[in-house]
Amino acid sequence: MVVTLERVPVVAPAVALRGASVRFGERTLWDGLDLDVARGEFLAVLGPNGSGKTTLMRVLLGLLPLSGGEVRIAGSAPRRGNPTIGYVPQQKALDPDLPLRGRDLVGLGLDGHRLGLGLRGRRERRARVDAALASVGGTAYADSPVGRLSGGEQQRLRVAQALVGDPDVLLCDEPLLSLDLAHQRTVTDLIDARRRDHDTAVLFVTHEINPVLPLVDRVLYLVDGRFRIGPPEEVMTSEVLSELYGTDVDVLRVRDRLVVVGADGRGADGSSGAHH
Ligand SMILES: Nc1ncnc2c1ncn2[C@@H]1O[C@H](COP(=O)(O)OP(=O)(O)OP(=O)(O)O)[C@@H](O)[C@H]1O
Repeated sequence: MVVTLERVPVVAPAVALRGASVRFGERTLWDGLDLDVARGEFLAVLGPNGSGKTTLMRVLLGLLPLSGGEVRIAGSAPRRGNPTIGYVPQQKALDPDLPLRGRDLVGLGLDGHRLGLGLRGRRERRARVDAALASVGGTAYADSPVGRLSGGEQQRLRVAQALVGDPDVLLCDEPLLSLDLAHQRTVTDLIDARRRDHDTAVLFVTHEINPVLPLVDRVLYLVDGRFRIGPPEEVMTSEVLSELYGTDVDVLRVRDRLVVVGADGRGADGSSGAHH
């Protein structure tokens, strides 16, 4: 009998960190971070203010070198302007007089892509921007000045900008901040659809796990240089968070929401005693 071994393709993780550390002077933000994020995985990055969540995004975007260890993203070392990485920053109001239309903002996400400047390149560019605008329901304001749009509309355009380049990895830094519930839902649905349809890995920094809880595969929870990685049901427990914070923390499940109480008066969201 001839036994043929099925060939299983070896897929490199979307993000791989090995013994990663970041230090600023005497202060170690995190150290010994080992993490593989698989294609299509949704990783929520949680922790109080100053625990290094944004710093992790900066490392992955190639804006800050590690102090120690190794990092790979989408198969290579991080570098600025990597077109296979999409980035959705925090919601910030844009200057009302910014001379950019919706489609210009989205088109910035194609900078770094080699589409060429000829007619074909320009056509493809336009088609991609139109498709990205349509995917976020932004066609109606494609030609409006971005500064005049509502916060929710602006944030949808930022999501379109992050998706227009067909990213392998999507880095999101508190993209829901100051959005109302309906717009939060739109943004999370878009991001979830992207990772399901295209196997895009998502690293999602948030103070508030509940809006994304149904999507989260694993959590990276950072507190004062300590961290835990695992599925929400393993990490979001009174025992684990009390250990991380070094104080009594209660994690309550209220219907389908998690409420974190305690954490030295700052709560798991770093700002209050409770986490809704
Ligand atoms: N270039 C730098 N030099 C010195 N310290 C820095 C530098 N960048 C960040 N830090 C410090 O590192 C810490 C972590 O910052 P970071 O923005 O990553 O935290 P965060 O977890 O995203 O916080 P927040 O929830 O408030 O956004 C902060 O105390 C910050 O002041």
